[in-house]
Amino acid sequence: MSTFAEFGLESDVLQAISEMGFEEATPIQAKAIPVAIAGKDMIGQAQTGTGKTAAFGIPLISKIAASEDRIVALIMAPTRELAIQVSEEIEKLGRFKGLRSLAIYGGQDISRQIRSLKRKPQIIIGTPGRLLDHINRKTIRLDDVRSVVLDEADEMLDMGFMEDIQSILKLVPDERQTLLFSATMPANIQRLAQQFLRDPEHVKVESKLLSAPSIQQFYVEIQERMKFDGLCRLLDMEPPELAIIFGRTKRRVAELSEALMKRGYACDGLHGDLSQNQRDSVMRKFRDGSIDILVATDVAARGLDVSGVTHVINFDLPQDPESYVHRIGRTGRAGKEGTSWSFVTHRETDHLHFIEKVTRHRISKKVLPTLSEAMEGKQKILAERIMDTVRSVEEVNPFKWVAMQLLEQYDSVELLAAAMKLMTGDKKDVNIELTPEDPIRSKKRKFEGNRSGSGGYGSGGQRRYGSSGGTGGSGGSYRQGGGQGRSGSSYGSGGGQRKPYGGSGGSRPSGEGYRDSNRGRPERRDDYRGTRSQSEDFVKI
Ligand SMILES: Nc1ncnc2c1ncn2[C@@H]1O[C@H](COP(=O)(O)OP(=O)(O)OP(=O)(O)O)[C@@H](O)[C@H]1O
Ligand SMILES: [Mg+2]
Repeated sequence: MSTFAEFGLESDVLQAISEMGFEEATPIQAKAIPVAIAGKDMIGQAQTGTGKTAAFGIPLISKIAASEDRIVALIMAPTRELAIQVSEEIEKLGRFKGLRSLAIYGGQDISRQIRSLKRKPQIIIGTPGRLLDHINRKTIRLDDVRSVVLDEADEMLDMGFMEDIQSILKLVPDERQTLLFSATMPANIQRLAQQFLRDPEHVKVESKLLSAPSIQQFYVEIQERMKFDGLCRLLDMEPPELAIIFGRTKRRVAELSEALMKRGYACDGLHGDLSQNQRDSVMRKFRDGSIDILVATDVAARGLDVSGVTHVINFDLPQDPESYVHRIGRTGRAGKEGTSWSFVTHRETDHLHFIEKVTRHRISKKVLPTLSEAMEGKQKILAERIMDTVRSVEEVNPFKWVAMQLLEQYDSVELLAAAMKLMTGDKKDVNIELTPEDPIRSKKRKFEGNRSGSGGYGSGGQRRYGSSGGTGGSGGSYRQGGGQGRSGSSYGSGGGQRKPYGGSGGSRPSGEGYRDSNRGRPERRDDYRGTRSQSEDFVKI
């Protein structure tokens, strides 16, 4: 394991890293930082949650002088939430150097962004569609850009951003460094690499597994119409600290989050039909813990890093194995443990096995808890909560007087049971009906994502990391100091606070990229502009 001082970084950057609570470099950071500092183009691949952002962020920051008053670095990301998050991490890394960075994404008032551009940021982090808008309006010039990063490069390619990226990169001088990062690198990423990278180094943290090994993966076979009740049982039996539930379409996500709210769960939905204000507000609530369940389309599948996510539930299976890897990768991050559950209808079992094959990970079959097991589980947790509260005398004292009065009139067991019933917030009697989704059709295809020696990304002679137990699940973890999240179990960066969510307002401007009005369609992202790959038999928007 390397310390950051070994990379010869300047003290301002080292101080920022240390304030973020990072003590040792993660394996991808240890490999990628020296290559990037040396100025080489690079394709960087490592499992979800292993610190790829800092792996490109640290060298990027190191190369920029605070006196610079032009845009010299450009980072592109496929979704708005990710652009915001990456810009927050870059901001933290560059804080002591006094660097200025700015997130540019669809859905936010463009004139506000234009005003912020007047502060002369050196680093722009943006979604391709909105970046192009600014370029066309001449509010962003890329003539001085020396470093370009494509985060989640395969997703941007897959979703038809190729043309946008081409147009953008044509405006960046050839004398630049280009870095491309993702946890998955399907073979077609070659196309992107050949066009935009010069003699790139493939930096890869070797692992047999595509998904992070710190995630326990389960599936249950379930009928479509039983999914909702099954979900409630699961949530009751195994209450997550924070959970992300993925649904296939915007309509599905809207219906499901509403249904869960009606049943008394603290949740909200995130999908591309919401205004940016709504999306910001949902993310803020999830990050600060005011809701503990986020129901989302694949718009939340890539890159999002929320401390304390213990569970990912695929209410609907994703279309691609890559999506599966990224979705479940929202948990089990930074060496933490996580659990994923996937609901699979009978007709989708083939597709599940295809996902297993590609990701080279067996997904264990489980049966859902019965109603009474779920109830028992829930009651056990209630009892624990009550016992915890009893111990904090000061909190309980104000209620004692009324408690004594009630006890004079009623039986103590009945009173306690009634109080517990109220605590559950249960509204089991609310009738819920979701519009059924069609089963996923397996579209078998050749996949060359993580295969050593195939597709050009194998790094034959490299030392193998994480193939037996992994990204630091047990024992081998890189450390992050200081952090204390919720219930003592989450890692925290930045001195243990959950990341504040820098939200922003504004209505959707005309240049906004996404054009999906069909709420029943699958959603991958919503900064959509480019042409959708015609070979897909499945419409992704
Ligand atoms: N050296 C480190 N030590 C401890 N924690 C770290 C270190 N580097 C990054 N982290 C933390 O690990 C978490 C995951 O990092 P990051 O989001 O960059 O992962 P990623 O590899 O980009 O994942 P994904 O593939 O999902 O995008 C973040 O909370 C980050 O703050
Ligand atoms: Mg990332």
